[in-house]
Amino acid sequence: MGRGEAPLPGAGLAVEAHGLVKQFGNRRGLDGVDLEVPAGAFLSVFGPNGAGKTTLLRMLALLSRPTRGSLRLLGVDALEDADALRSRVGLISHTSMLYGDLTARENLEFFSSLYGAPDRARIDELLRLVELDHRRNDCVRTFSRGMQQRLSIARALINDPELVLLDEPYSGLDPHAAELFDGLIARVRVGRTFIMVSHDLDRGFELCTHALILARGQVVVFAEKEQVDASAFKDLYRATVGMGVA
Ligand SMILES: Nc1ncnc2c1ncn2[C@@H]1O[C@H](COP(=O)(O)OP(=O)(O)OP(=O)(O)O)[C@@H](O)[C@H]1O
Repeated sequence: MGRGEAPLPGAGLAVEAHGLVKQFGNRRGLDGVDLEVPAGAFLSVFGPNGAGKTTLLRMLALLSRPTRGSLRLLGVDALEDADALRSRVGLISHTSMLYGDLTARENLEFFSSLYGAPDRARIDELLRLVELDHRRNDCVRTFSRGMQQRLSIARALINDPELVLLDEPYSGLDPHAAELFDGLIARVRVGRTFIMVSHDLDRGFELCTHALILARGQVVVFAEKEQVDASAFKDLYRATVGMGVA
């Protein structure tokens, strides 16, 4: 279920961040991040533990505000107009954000109701898309990790977001579940901008159109994949992670 082949809304930049700083007491989560992500891109975000990846993703998901800096998402000022943007952004966190005691269908109905009356046709379509139609009436706590991740995708797509954020979506998936998830992402990324935090360098690099390495809250490198040499990029990543900068 892509968004079709029409030009992306507000084609141009999906993310325009300048000088983003996030201060936590005397610690800096982000320390002056500049980033321009074109609409329709797939950005993979890499970096060692504590680099600021989740801090950045939470900011893009409108869950946290920068201490300093400016942020425009989908052409809208995210600091002035966060409410106008919320329905246009979806987050898939590494915690599933699903209710274990509700069925797959009830979970999607609940999240759909946050945006108005539950859209039953869309829920059915999403359950088929993530290949959980046959488990629609089972409680989510009986699902495997891979099934929960697929349902998380359906949850995040319920409001047809233009910008989709994924925080280590592959963690805990076995190779088969990860492959199913690859196929699902390939189907749903069309016509949307994806930003994925990943510790899986090979998979993250394979999927992306743009790649970012963060360390100590700063951009080490941000580049279009076509413009970088893959092995030089991977060496830089390993050197960054190996620095023990967290
Ligand atoms: N709520 C918070 N309060 C205090 N410090 C925080 C908070 N959230 C993040 N930090 C700090 O900000 C820095 C960046 O953390 P963040 O979680 O963004 O890193 P990360 O790159 O996502 O790491 P990981 O790969 O371990 O998930 C770390 O030094 C962390 O301790």
